[in-house]
Amino acid sequence: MTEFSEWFHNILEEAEIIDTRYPIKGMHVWQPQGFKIRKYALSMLKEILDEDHEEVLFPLLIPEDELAKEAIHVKGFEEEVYWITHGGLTPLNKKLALRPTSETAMYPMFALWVRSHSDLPMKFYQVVNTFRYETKHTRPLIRVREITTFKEAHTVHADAEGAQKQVERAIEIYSSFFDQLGIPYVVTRRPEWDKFPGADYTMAFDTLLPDGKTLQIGTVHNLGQTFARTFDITYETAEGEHEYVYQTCYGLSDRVIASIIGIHGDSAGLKLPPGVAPYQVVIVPVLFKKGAQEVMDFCNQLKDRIKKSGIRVHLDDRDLRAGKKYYEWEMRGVPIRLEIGPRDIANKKMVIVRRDIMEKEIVDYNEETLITDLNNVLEDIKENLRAEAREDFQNNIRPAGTVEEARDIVTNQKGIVSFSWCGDEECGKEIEEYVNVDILGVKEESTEGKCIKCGKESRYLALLAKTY
Ligand SMILES: Nc1ncnc2c1ncn2[C@@H]1O[C@H](COS(=O)(=O)NC(=O)[C@@H](N)CS)[C@@H](O)[C@H]1O
Repeated sequence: MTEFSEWFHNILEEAEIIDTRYPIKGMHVWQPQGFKIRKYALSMLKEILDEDHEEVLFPLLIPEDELAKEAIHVKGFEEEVYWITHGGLTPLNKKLALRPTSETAMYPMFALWVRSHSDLPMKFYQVVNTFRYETKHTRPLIRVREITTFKEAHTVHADAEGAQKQVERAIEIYSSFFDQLGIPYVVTRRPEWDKFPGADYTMAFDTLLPDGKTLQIGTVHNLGQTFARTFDITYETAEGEHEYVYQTCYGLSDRVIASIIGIHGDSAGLKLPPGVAPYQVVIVPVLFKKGAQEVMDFCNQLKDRIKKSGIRVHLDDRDLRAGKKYYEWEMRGVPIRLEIGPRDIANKKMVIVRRDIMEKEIVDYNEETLITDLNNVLEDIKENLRAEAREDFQNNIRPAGTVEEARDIVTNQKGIVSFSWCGDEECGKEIEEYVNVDILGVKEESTEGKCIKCGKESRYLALLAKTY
């Protein structure tokens, strides 16, 4: 959808997710509706992380000399770092950076915390705002200058195998989180020239937005011993030796919320996975002159019962035409709408409308099974959203046997292209140049076919796409 960008900006405003009128480019205000969606998404993520990570909170500011310690890392961020130079009217004798990410804030402290092998492994995470002076086109939730929902995990291990296992564990964590949100993704190993500054290698999660461009929604970095050597993070082995630790870090951001909105949304507005929906059920009483009070009494009791079950429910008793209410709650993506009129009460029926399939269904109103029925429908909606998004995603991954074919697909159908690659950097750069896209990375080793650029033996099955 070429007008996807317009749709996206409109729905952020109409559904009151964020207010982009804040007077700093790339920095926005979370409004109550959006803040709730963000809150529920984060509580889903924390529930997974808290199984085997400790949550911490580090200062926002990083001393210039700490940030500069890791040469490759600081090179990678030098154009994006915001600096603090004054405390009030007093110039600071040492500039302070607003964290673009927290390696150089955390690792001097890790050097103090890590003493013996028995302290390892350590697995921390924090959910903070980070700041990056993005010079490319900023977009709300997608490419911002204040990343408000930056979940960064940082782990410390005694050996390379521990770090490798943690990379695999982080990929499981992200997979399960995105699966719960119904966000489809591919995982690739980023090319050497596109890995995180200072990492040995980067694994990345990419999803696809309706305009056919991919969005990097999460990354997992194996940092090896690079930062350990820079920040002197060592531990005493059982034999009394001192060894440098091995580290990983993995992050995701506001882009997760952008994906929920962009991928599940449709022309009627938001379509929220129940797990993050501020309201999961909205009750709309259908009122006529006759029997209005009876309907309201019934709806209030119904609301109380549903609320007590833990389902997030809202009774819309505003004095508005029912159709206006239907439009609003569909636009806000409420998974289930119940419409209750006098006849329904008399016939012990209720009308249920599922936001995912947008069909009215008349069902029995059964006191005993009501809550179970609603939870089953919510679960069904969650699975249906996930299946629909996955199907659409898979249909937008197309193979290309030549660079011409790859360019044709990217130009006309957009989406992701899979291709055979010899793995040679020169070749990779020429493919990016010719097709005018980014190589997302390597999906798996594969000797199938010939490299689409040089014709040599293929080493990898790789993916490329137009990206955000
Ligand atoms: N300007 C931005 N706006 C929104 N999200 C961003 C922005 N820059 C990066 N991200 C998201 O943040 C994730 C982590 O950023 S990162 O640079 O790849 N990795 C790190 O910073 C590591 N320290 C892992 S915590 C990225 O995968 C991407 O999804």
